[in-house]
Amino acid sequence: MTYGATTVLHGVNLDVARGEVVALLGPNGAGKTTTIEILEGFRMRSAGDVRVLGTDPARGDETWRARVGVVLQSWRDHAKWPVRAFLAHFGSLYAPYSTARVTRPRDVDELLAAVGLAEHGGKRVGQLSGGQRRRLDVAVGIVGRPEVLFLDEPTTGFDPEARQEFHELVRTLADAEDTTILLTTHDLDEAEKLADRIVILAKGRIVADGAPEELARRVESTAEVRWTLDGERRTSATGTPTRFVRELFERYGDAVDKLEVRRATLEDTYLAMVHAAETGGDDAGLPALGAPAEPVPAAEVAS
Ligand SMILES: Nc1ncnc2c1ncn2[C@@H]1O[C@H](COP(=O)(O)OP(=O)(O)OP(=O)(O)O)[C@@H](O)[C@H]1O
Repeated sequence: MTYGATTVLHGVNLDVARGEVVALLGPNGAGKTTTIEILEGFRMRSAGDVRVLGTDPARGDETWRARVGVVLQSWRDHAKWPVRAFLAHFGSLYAPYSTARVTRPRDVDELLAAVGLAEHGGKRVGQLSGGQRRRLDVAVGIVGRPEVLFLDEPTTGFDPEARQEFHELVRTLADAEDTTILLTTHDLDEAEKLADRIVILAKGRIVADGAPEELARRVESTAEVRWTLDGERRTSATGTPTRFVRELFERYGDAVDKLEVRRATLEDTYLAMVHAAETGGDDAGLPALGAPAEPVPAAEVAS
């Protein structure tokens, strides 16, 4: 994908199965919104082949659009509308696309309850707080009972409770209604909790694509061991910290002091992958996804 002479997406190749929840992660400017807008049919790509529900989004008709839900990053104001009336009106646009299998739109009161706005249906949109408006955005995205849902940074401005409720809603949509969900987020914990699969974009390329457990395995493969030996501070990175520490004690016994083992977090791994992509390195020395961790020989302990 190019904007003028600047290429912002390169060879992004992604297949998402029905009912899958995919989190798209990446630093500011990585290309997440551009990717999601191309898939939504809101932005025309400069090259490449794209299909959503079997249709090229650039040519999607009204029937296709009724099957797709969108929660954009920026708020579009409808300040004077009462919340319930606004959702009812918006939902009514989906009624002609109701089928025997998928009833459209959703019942407005059930929807308000699902997004935690049950007590705010009578307020005007302009009277909602920032987080409540974001909940309304989510309600607008799902009022037509979409088969595919795109959410661009949906939880921005959510308090912890709203975040938790949103996570439950997303899992219900995916597990009970088989909704396919692609969301962008900057919250690694959120991605780990919610997604069946995490895709990391950096500089317009996919630098990692796997289940959270696969990423976690990669995280587990590096740990930092710190200790002092004869008062001297030592540090070593190891793929097998338990074995490393056992060998350390076998070799030096009580001379080992102030021992600390720090496992890398998902954030460490994410930052390492993004840094490697941005500086042109291959992978910041991290083992490949799913690769067994390399044991560290005892000889290295002393070095
Ligand atoms: N309309 C536009 N015209 C020109 N360049 C654009 C346009 N929209 C985005 N870009 C550029 O494309 C790149 C990718 O932007 P995009 O908004 O897709 O990133 P993002 O990953 O969603 O970032 P963020 O996390 O900040 O939302 C950036 O370098 C951005 O400056």
